Amino acid sequence: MRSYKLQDIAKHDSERSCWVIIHNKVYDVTDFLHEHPGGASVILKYAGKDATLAYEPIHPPDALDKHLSPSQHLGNVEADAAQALEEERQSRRKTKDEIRTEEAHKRKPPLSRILSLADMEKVASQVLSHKAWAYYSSAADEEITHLENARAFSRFFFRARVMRPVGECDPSTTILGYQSAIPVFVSGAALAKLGHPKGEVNITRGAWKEGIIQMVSSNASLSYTEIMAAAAPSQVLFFQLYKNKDDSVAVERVREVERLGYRAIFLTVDAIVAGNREADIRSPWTLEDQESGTIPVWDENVPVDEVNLGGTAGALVNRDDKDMTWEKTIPWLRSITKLPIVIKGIQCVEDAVAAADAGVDGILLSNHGGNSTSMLSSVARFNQDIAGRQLDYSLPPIEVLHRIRLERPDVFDRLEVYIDGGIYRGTDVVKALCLGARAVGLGRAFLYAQSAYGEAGVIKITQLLKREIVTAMRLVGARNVAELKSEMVERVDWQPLLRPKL
Ligand code: HEM
Ligand SMILES: Cc1cc2nc3c(=O)[nH]c(=O)nc-3n(C[C@H](O)[C@H](O)[C@H](O)COP(=O)(O)O)c2cc1C
Repeated sequence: MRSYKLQDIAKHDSERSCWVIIHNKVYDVTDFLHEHPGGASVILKYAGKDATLAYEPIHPPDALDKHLSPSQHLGNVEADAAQALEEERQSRRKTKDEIRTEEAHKRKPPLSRILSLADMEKVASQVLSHKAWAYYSSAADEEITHLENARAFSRFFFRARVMRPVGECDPSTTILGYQSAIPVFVSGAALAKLGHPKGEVNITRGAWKEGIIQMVSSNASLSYTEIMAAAAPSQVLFFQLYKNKDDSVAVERVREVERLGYRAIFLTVDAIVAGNREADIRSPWTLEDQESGTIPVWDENVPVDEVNLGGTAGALVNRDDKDMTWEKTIPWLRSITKLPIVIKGIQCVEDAVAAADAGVDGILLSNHGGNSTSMLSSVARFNQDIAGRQLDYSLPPIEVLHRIRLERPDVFDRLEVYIDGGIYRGTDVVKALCLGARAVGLGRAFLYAQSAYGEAGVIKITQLLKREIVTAMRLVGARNVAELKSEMVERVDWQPLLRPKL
C-alpha cells in the first residue's frame, strides 16, 4: 500500500480533487462529496487535511469500508507524518466549548447523589458538548409533543389496592420471549459517541449487568459488529431498522444484523423525513459565533435558500424509504428475515390495528421521543430544550395506549405493545403496564446517563427505575407484572397538567 507525504495530500484541497486523512489513512472522497449524508461542505473544510477529530465522534469505524470503493482508499500517511499529525492533535488549541465540558466533567457529582433520572439529565446538560446536547435534547417545531409526552402521564392516577401481600415483588417480564429484569428496554437512539467516546458499548455493558435489553440504532456511532462484540455471549440485543429506499441495501443491513445475532427488528416508520429541530440546526452557528466572537449580519448577495435545514437529524435519514406501506413493506421484511418484527412509531389506534392485521409481532407506540421536557427550568424549556422529535402535535404515546385499551383491547391479545417517550419515573412505567403495555422504552435517558458517567451511568438509572417500579407496584397492590390491571389506573380530566413541575 502506498504512503503519502502531508505536502502531497495537501494539494488535493478542493471540490475538483478532495483527499482527507482519517486515522492516518488517506482517502480520495472527490466523488463521494455529493453523496455524503452530512453534505459536501463539512468534508471540504478538511480537504487535503487530517479529518480524524471531526470524523471520529459521528461515524462508525466501518462507514469508510461500507461506503467508499477500494480505489478510494489510497494508502497511508508516511510514518513521520503520522507522528506529526499525532503531535498536532495533542497540541491543538481547545475550543471554548471543549474547555467548558472538561471543567463540567471535573465538577460532576458522585453517582450516590443522583436520585432520579432528572438529576442525571441535569448533569448531562452540563457535561455534554453544545452539539451533542442540541442533537440529543432537541425536538420538532415548538416542541409541544415533546413536552406533552411526559406531561400526559400526569393525567393518569392510580386506584391503588391495599391489604394485598406484596412482601415479595418481582418486576421482571419477557419481551418477545426474552427475559428482562424490569419492563424497560433501551430505545434505539443514534450517535452515542457524541456524548462519550465509548458510545453505544456503555449501554450494552450496563444493560447486561442490569438484565435489560438494548435496541441498537441503525445510526449507531459504533459498528453493529463492535456493539455485538461488547455483548455477553447470551446477551439479547434488538436492532432498530431504518429501511433504505434501495431494497437491496436494506436487505444487506438486515442480513448483517441477523448474522451478527441481533434477535428482533424494530422497523421505524415515523421518521421518513426529519422533523424540524431548530436547536440542532442552530448548533453549528452558535459554536462558530462563540469561537470567533463575532455574529454574522445579513449580506444581500447571499441567496435566500443557502441554508442546510436538515441538521444532524436530517442527514441521518435522507437515504430512507419514504414509500413504505403495510401491503408492500411488511411482507417484504417477512420474506427476508425470520426475526420477530416490531413496528416502531405507531401513533394512533387505526395503525395499531393495521399492524396487528399485517401480522407483526409487536408495536412500539412512539413519536420518536417527544421527550419529556428536559427537567430543567421552565425558562430553559421554552428557550430550547423541550420537544416530539418528528411530528409536533403527534399524540403522547400514553394517550394512544389508553385509547387502544378503550377502543380496541383485542390488539393486546394479537401482539405485544410497548410505548416510549417522556418516561422518567417508575410510576410512568407502572401506569403503562396497567394499561396493557408489555414494556416501555427510554431513549434520551440512556444517552444522557452514558454521556455523563459511561457504563456506570447506565447501571445507575436502571437501578433507580427498578427501585421506583418495585415501590409503585407494591403500593398499587401488585406482586408481579401480571397483577397490574387497567382498573388500577384512571384517566382524569379535572387535573391541570402537572408534569414537568421542575
Ligand atoms: C470520508 C470522510 C468523511 C469525512 C471527513 C466526514 C466528515 C463529516 C463531518 C465533518 C460531518 C458533520 C459533523 C457536524 O455537523 O458537526 C459529517 C456528518 C455525517 N457524515 Fe460524514 N464524513 C466522512 C465520511 C462519511 C461516510 C463514509 C458516511 C457514511 C455514509 C458518512 C455519514 C455521515 C452522516 C450520516 C453525517 C450526519 C451526522 C451529523 O451531521 O452529525 N460520512 N461527516
Ligand atoms: C438523540 C436521539 C436519537 C434518536 N435516534 C433514533 C434512531 O436512530 N432511530 C429510531 O428509531 N429512533 C431514534 N430516536 C427515538 C428513540 O428511539 C425513542 O423513540 C425516543 O427517544 C423515546 O423518547 P424519550 O427520549 O423521551 O425516552 C432517537 C431519539 C433521540 C433523543
